Amino acid sequence: MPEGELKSVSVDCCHGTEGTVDFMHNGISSHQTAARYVRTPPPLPDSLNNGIMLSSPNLVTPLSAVGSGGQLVKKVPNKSCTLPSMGFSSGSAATNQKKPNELSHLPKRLPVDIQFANLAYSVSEGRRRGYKTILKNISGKFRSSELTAIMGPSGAGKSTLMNILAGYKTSHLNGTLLINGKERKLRHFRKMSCYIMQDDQLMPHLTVREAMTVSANLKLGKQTSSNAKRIVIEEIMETLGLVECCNTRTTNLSGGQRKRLSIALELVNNPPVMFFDEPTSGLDSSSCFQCLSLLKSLARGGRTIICTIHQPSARLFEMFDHLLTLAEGQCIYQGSVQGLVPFLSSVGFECPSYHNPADYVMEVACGEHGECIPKLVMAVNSGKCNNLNQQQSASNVTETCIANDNVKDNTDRILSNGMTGGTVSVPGVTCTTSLLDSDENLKHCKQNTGFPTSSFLQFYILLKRTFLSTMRDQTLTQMRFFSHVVVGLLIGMIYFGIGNEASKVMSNSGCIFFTILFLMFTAMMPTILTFPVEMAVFMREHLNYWYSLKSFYFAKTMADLPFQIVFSIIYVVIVYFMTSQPPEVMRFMMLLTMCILTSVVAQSLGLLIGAAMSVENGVFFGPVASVPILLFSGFFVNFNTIPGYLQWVTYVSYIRYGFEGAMISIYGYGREKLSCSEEYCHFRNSTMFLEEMDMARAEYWIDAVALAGFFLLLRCVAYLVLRLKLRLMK
Ligand SMILES: Nc1ncnc2c1ncn2[C@@H]1O[C@H](COP(=O)(O)OP(=O)(O)OP(=O)(O)O)[C@@H](O)[C@H]1O
Repeated sequence: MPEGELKSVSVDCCHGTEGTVDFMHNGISSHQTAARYVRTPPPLPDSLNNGIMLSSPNLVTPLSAVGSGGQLVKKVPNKSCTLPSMGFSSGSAATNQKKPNELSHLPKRLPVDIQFANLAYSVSEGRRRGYKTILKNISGKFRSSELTAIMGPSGAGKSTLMNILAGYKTSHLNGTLLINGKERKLRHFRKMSCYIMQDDQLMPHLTVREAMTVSANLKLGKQTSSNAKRIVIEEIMETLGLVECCNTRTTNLSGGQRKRLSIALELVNNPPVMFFDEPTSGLDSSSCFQCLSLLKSLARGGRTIICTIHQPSARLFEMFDHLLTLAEGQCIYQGSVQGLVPFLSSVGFECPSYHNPADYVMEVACGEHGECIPKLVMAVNSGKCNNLNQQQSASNVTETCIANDNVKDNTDRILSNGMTGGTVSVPGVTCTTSLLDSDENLKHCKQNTGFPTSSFLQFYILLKRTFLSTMRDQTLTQMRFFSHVVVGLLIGMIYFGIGNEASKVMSNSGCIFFTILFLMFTAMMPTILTFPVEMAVFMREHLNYWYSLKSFYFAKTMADLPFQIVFSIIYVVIVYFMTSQPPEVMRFMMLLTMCILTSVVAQSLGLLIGAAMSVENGVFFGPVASVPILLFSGFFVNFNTIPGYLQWVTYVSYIRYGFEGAMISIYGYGREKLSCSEEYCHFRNSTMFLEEMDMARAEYWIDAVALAGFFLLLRCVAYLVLRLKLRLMK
């Protein structure tokens, strides 16, 4: 945007003393009063450019009138007016009639209220210790169109409560959880909610637009045309200020941009409930403000926005509509932000003037003002904060009722019209983006609990994404490619022309063993290093109901195969011809097959290690676990030399099968006598050499089947580990 452009529009629709401007909401003009244009400095790269910053008139202290980047922002009441959701008012004064950016093309959804009563949660600490209670009798209600904060000291149970509400923790849970007054149906609820984690897990090698496209393809399904998906993507990117970086890879995004992209990816199907785990962590104060502004705008769009937050500044604290404060797993306050100070005061804790109420309540919760938690819990349980909140909101009752009536009228109208597409104006609380999901709601909540797309489509989309991502991954692909070429040439030079020389069969077997060893490590180690990142992305997307584990896993398996095959071919071609192995197509193909099988087995082992443990543990465990596998491969020590009680280990050494199969490929199947450049060559007959290596009776096909079996087994175990991980999260 050009410097000095008129950008922000502040609206006061309740104190209609100023000019008038019409905002187009979904094609229907909604009359707003009091437009004011504010000259702003050029936006920061991260600027959300929210045209309108909103705040409650009932806040403890007024919301700062200075928005992010210095633009003036005028307060408007919380609920009584229709607001352009996250609209950037772009253009100059002359274009002030321009329709602000809105999320008008998203699927339609009904607002969702979450009510919970007497939630108690405990975790098992082993048989001896029994159960540890983490949450005790937490009750409350999180409403649509409100930005709710769950606050409390570290270990108070914030994340646990949010995980329970989001449906990620379900075992050892007592209490009632209602969604719009009805019992929560977990699968259905998970489909209409999303959880945005603290560490924004993104596919590092995809651009913003590519990531958005994958999200739209997976979350909107086939019933939405590609054109409609494109419009949704453009609209969200524009609204969230991601257009500038749409071709930037996610690994290069700033913290604020990553957070916005995480939100954008989930917004594609317009979930009415959004959970955020510490959305401001790791952001500077300006980005924190922008981030919360965005969340507030999302809430004003009719969504239920719930986030955990540690210790917000006064400026951020005031942006929340609703607050639930926890201490030691108990609720010590619940209600509006502006009700906090009066509540604390009523229990005998006076928040000093000019003191951030958020800081003060944290001090109280941490016990810095004496043993107070039982007192506060009692006050909450006796309904004290409810009473105070009711008194405080009494003045707003009339306008809230009007707003709610509007929502109801509008919802009824949409339902009775059977409106399935186009634009919808929802005056009042729900604003522009609280749209109805045509599939779920218009057909009176048909309980479609599956994923938005078929398993095959999920597989196809993920296959393409994994393939693209692997292609761009320097560790996984580019470095591996060069290492195969360089090491292939090096080995070719070291063992140059020895393949048909009887006096050098031991050296040649070393060359074959090194080939297997090299392909094993280059397949296993990059997977150990990179899979945990992919897995974190998978966890986020799977838990947000994008696709199934099966589709992800099949796609991962299939996308990896071409790379393993190509790298093995590159290396084997170089080494085979430089070292003058027998010029027979069959032997070449047999050796190549062994090399490919060994590398896919090693990669599967890497996948299992990556799935089961962290990168740090994996890079230690992978090579260490490979030592016995190599030791019992038949190269260092013959089978008959190994003590009987240890011989079984050779059967679980997959390298043994790879090495044996490779040796048979070169020296088996009645190879003609080798040439001898010395006076006497003991191993001119290659069968003698195989006998010396205890491989004369080995069968190539058994080695190939054994490796294929290892591949399937390791892939299945890795799959089960992933399943177990998902289950343990509950
Ligand atoms: N699986 C578990 N086993 C034992 N204790 C647990 C388990 N999960 C959580 N806890 C305990 O429950 C308490 C609440 O944890 P939770 O992560 O919800 O806290 P929090 O308020 O989100 O903390 P923070 O702000 O530091 O993230 C902590 O004392 C934690 O140690």
